[in-house]
Amino acid sequence: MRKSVIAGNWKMNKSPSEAKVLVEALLPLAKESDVEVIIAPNFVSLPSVTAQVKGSKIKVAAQNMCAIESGAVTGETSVLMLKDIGVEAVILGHSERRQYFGETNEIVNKKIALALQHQLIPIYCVGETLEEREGGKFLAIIEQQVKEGLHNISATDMPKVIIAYEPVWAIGTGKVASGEQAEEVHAHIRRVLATLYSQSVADAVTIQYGGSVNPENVKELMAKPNIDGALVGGASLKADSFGALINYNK
Ligand SMILES: O=C[C@H](O)COP(=O)(O)O
Repeated sequence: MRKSVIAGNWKMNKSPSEAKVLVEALLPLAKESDVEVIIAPNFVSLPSVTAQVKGSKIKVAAQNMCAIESGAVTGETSVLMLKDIGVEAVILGHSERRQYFGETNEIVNKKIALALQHQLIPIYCVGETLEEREGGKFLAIIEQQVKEGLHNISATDMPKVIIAYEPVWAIGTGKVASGEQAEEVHAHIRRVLATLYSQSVADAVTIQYGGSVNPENVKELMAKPNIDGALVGGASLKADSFGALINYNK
């Protein structure tokens, strides 16, 4: 049985002192939750947040990492540094990284492999733009992102990967995909995984939905058979809304 995972991507929000206040409020709410809870603060807050959540059920993710372990790469952060401070997961291939920093499926594939090599959970983001959806080719685009991003990832490692389907047109826009729209893509991703690996590997992979998820729409999404969690942006920045999300089933 695959696990349900709800993750909060704080993006470039919350200073370390603001992060401390938010985590303080989240700790008791996460204790009541029966899904896996991940928060992804900005890099400068990672050391203090990992220390603050130690021993709790909250896991900490980074929002990116370098495709190589170490070296002369100004401004980048190594998987070894993330591991050293207790980070357990990393968001990779987010559409904002693809759009503003030119990340490609090939680069993200290297990062996913490196994360797995160091026992960091990769949260691999895929999703189509509005133009791609309206052009009707969105399933093919997502299939390509899945195949190229997961190139050479073994069947043994694959169940450790979380895939996040985030339609770009739904991110930060308030336009959530309907349960049916999201389920269609999630089922397709699982079919692609079954073809690449096997049905049992495909069945073991957690696939999150992301894009304007909030406490009002989470139940409809989570009720779908292939939706196993959420990657939440805006609604993860407040304790009451993220607390409601991680306890959506209460
Ligand atoms: O990583 C999270 C997503 O980009 C979703 O952001 P949002 O919930 O603000 O739409």
